[in-house]
Amino acid sequence: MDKLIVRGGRALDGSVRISGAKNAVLPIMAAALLTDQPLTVRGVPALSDVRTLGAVLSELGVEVGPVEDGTLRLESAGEIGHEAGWDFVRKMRGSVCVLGPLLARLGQARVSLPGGCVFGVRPIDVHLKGFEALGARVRIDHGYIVAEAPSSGLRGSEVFLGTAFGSSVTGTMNVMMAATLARGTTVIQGAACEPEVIDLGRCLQAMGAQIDGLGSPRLEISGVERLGGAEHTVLPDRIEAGTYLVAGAITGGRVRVTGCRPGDLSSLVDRLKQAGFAIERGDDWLEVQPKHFGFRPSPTDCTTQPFPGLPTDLQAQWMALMCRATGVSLITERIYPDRYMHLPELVRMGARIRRQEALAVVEGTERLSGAHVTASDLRASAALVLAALVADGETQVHRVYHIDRGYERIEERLVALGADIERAEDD
Ligand SMILES: CC(=O)N[C@H]1[C@@H](OP(=O)(O)OP(=O)(O)OC[C@H]2O[C@@H](n3ccc(=O)[nH]c3=O)[C@H](O)[C@@H]2O)O[C@H](CO)[C@@H](O)[C@@H]1O
Ligand SMILES: C=C(OP(=O)(O)O)C(=O)O
Repeated sequence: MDKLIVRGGRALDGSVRISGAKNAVLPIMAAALLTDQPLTVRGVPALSDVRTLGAVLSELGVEVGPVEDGTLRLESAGEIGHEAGWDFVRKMRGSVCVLGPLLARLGQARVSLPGGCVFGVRPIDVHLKGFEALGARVRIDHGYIVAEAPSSGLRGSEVFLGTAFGSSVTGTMNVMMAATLARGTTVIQGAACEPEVIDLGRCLQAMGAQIDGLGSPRLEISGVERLGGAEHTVLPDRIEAGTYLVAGAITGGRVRVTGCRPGDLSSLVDRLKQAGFAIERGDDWLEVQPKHFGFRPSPTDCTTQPFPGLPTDLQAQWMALMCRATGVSLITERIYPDRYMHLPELVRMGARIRRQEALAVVEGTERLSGAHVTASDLRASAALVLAALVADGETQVHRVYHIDRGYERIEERLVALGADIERAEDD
């Protein structure tokens, strides 16, 4: 197991190119199960989640090529199995996205309940409700989701996929994929509008799927007999881009993220401006700069929300930034009220944070100090690295395998921006 050793105090300066989005590439890879023709995916990031899903798909019988120059070829021409076991599926959330395609293509699926970041309950009732609406029988059995389509196949229907906190991203993706091969028309109300859902939809359209309403909460999917192969380039990762912008901001440096889509980051840009940072933008880049040397952010509240609101996947990073603010900020986590595993670790570094249920009260401080901290999940790890960049002395972030799930070569990229950070084997 690796750790990251960070010696804080350097202002970052430079530009970093953003990779393809983890949360889009995973369902897109799963979509290869929907056709016996090759699917070529470009802009594939070198992440452990991509390798893990590759292993899940390989076990199912998909030919998964190596990733070369960010291009991955997947082909499900041979016999495809319907079981995805605990070994790999437990490592990541995105693997749940094989359910919809397996059900649509084979009429049956037995898939382990997924893993991924652990920050409280992460239900999948919405996925199952969607499959049931398409006529499938679904049950949980010994830690597995077991789903069976009627002998005549899935049939289109209308289903509401909203949740108490918005809508389910992977739930929408799963049901959308299942519906592409169902008989008749499916209407999904309360669909997630995240850019990654749209990206998957565009890939499915390129494969021949009939989907209307992408980006809106109402999707209409007319089932087709079969889907074909396609080539698709994955959209840039807005969470990776946001993390590097906050890295620049927290160090009082100047960081430009390139190859991104500024429109996907409007909520973060709004918060950064509110906190007093200067933001410049081009068609495919964003740059953050402090107002002056030694600048500390103004306290700035945030509430996580479905797109286009501030993503829950940037909440931990925002909290790290507010630990350095000149006053008190309120953070409200509305998507996952318990997503605060980074909080006690930031406190180890001298942060002043109190929490009551979904609300965290962050009192900014001039000085954070390096410490041993433990990464509990992907974005919590990122937040600890960001805090370490500005802390006095050395921080050791343990259990960083989480960070490799979602950030490609993070320490190399930070070093290129001027950070003092290295990876080492943990004891
Ligand atoms: C692989 C992937 O794409 N992961 C992302 C995806 O996770 P994931 O798709 O698992 O998250 P969801 O969008 O499903 O969850 C959003 C909200 O809906 C609730 N809910 C969800 C499903 C369900 O069946 N019932 C239910 O009530 C959840 O408790 C949560 O409050 O979206 C999250 C919210 O943007 C992100 O943090 C994750 O990075
Ligand atoms: C929560 C995340 O991932 P996952 O859903 O795969 O656990 C994330 O990307 O921040």
